[in-house]
Amino acid sequence: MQDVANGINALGASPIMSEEQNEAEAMVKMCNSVTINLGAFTEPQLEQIATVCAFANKYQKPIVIDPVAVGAVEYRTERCNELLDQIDVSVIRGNAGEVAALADVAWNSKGIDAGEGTGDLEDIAKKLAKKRDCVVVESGKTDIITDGDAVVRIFNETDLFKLHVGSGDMLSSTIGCFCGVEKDPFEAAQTATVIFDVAGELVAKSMKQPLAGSFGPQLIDELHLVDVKTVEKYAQYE
Ligand SMILES: Nc1ncnc2c1ncn2[C@@H]1O[C@H](COP(=O)(O)OP(=O)(O)OP(=O)(O)O)[C@@H](O)[C@H]1O
Ligand SMILES: Cc1ncsc1CCO
Ligand SMILES: [Mg+2]
Repeated sequence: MQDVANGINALGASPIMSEEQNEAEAMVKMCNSVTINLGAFTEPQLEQIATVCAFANKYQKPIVIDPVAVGAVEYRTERCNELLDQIDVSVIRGNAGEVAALADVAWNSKGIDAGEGTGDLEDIAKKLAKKRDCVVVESGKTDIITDGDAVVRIFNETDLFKLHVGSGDMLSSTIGCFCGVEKDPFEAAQTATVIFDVAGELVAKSMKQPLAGSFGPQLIDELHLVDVKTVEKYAQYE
């Protein structure tokens, strides 16, 4: 949660975390976008999450969902699908295992990690985007972004992302920030993802020794420093 708040704050956005149902309407009215992270929730929190999402739909604030570990635990898949049945989301951002689970595709997921499967990653992402009528960002070595028809692939990467727990959560919240300033969630998701991936790649390239512990803080520093010129110079996508 700290990395998520610091990462998007460093980028120039303004995070606020909320867990109280009674402030849901005021929070949603105040914000530009809502990111729901399903990393660790209890049943009462699910109620609060549903309330926040209902207000977000009412006040037309975009919602980004991070369906943490839904592929690994059936309970999570069920709760996440129940939530998605009730609301309109702009973007779902998950790894291959999470996206496959929500797209009803068999996959061998492992905890918060992507796990392994044999399906075509782009087809699976498109299937979920069509099912939920939203943009899907399926992260991995190559990040796949789709609205169900068009597909954009972002190639900037570093293995250090995998060693830093919370990289995915930071990416989801970054997408949330860009959805708050760009009406088209497909555009917003692409911009956020390429900035995040370039920032991580630049950190990895600048490190004398690629170490997990120092990657996180340096990623936040790079999100602070990174600018449009740098992203344009290093971005690799099609
Ligand atoms: N195999 C990989 N090689 C390089 N970069 C990767 C790889 N897998 C993911 N990434 C990058 O890591 C970032 C987070 O994506 P990831 O798929 O790891 O999310 P996640 O599984 O939800 O992570 P978290 O552990 O934070 O929940 C993305 O920017 C993505 O490009
Ligand atoms: C480790 C972990 N557990 C719930 S959320 C989270 C961070 C990765 O999403
Ligand atoms: Mg994750």
